Amino acid sequence: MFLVSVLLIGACAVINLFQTYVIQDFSIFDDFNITKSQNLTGNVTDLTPDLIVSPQLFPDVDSAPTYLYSSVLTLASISVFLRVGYVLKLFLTALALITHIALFASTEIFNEYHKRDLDNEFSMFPYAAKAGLVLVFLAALLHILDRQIEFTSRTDFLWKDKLKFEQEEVETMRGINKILLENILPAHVAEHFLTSVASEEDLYHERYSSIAVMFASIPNYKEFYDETDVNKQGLECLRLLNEIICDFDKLLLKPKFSCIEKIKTIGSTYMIASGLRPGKEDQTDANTKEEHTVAILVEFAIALMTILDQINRESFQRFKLRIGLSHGPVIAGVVGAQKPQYDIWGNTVNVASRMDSTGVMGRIHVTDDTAKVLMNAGYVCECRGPTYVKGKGTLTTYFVKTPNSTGGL
Ligand SMILES: Nc1ncnc2c1ncn2[C@@H]1O[C@H](COP(=O)(O)OP(=O)(O)OP(=O)(O)O)[C@@H](O)[C@H]1O
Repeated sequence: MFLVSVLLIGACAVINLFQTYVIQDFSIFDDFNITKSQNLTGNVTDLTPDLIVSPQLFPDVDSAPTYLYSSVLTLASISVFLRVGYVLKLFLTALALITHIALFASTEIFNEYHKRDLDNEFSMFPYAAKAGLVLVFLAALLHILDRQIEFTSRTDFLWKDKLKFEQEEVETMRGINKILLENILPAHVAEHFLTSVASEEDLYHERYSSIAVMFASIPNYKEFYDETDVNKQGLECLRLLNEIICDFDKLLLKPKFSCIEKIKTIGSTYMIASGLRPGKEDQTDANTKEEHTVAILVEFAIALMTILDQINRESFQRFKLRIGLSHGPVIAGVVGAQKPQYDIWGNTVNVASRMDSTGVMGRIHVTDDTAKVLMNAGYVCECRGPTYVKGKGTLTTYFVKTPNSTGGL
């Protein structure tokens, strides 16, 4: 735009200068006692024979309006194409206006044109004055338009700037919402709620043919919990439980435990599941997947025990984990409109919970099906024998041998 404007202004200036230059050259006719009026009419018959001047060099009086047109073009190109502040534009317009009007006033061609145009009703005004007036009006009009366009452009810019700022704010809020939602829901479920408009009636659910569920409780936490003045009505006990749970949560951040999903804490019981990844069930061989799903929970359980031992050493406590593990089909879903909760249901969950409640402190208690999978994966399982499980009858259950197994059937 700037280049176009400069080119146009330059072209107009060249036209004007060229014409002026030719006119100025007519001063040579003075030396030959020839009046300019004679020359300007293009009459060359009175020239002395030794002066040969090409008739084309004489500007035609009829070309006087082209001065005005090129001046109009100059002002228009300053106004339309130059993308600068209105003050600078005004300055350039004024400069162009003064230059052009001065040019009109100083060149004879306008007088000649005026003389030829005497029968016109506005002929009492010299043509240069009329042209100047037209240019002044045009400059004023263009200036008003410039101000309007600049005002619109500035408002537009401010709106765009505000919109950009608001869009960035929306993106930031979206990011925060995502982080918050991912803290209460698994990442893939959070993604579902962030990307789709789900109504309250739509129940979000997933079916899995084989996932592993683990309940890890601290049975002796109940004995530790006490509401006395010494521990600020139970606050200190809660603080320690929070520390334990937070340390457990940190374990989940390890890449090797990325397939494990924390479901919730129920009192001092930590409930997790592995294999809750929709669409990824068929990717590997079913048996290998099942072994990995169960084995990773055993790995996690061993890590939890190690962490709790560490906390015991630091806080002079004797907490022990009692772990129940089972695997099989479950149904997962999100329930509730306010504070929605992702949870899993099914016989597998009930059995895992029972394995915990009927288990032994410091040991991982599993069903015979789960024990078989673990033994295939290379773990050693000790048969506990027949165990009565409420609602299920008598089941043969196993303890998984771990580096820190304390025995005790
Ligand atoms: N999604 C879940 N979250 C937490 N605990 C669960 C979940 N599903 C089942 N349980 C627990 O599993 C255990 C076994 O459930 P089940 O339905 O077999 O028995 P129940 O009759 O409800 O048992 P109880 O009356 O002893 O609680 C229950 O203690 C229940 O609290």
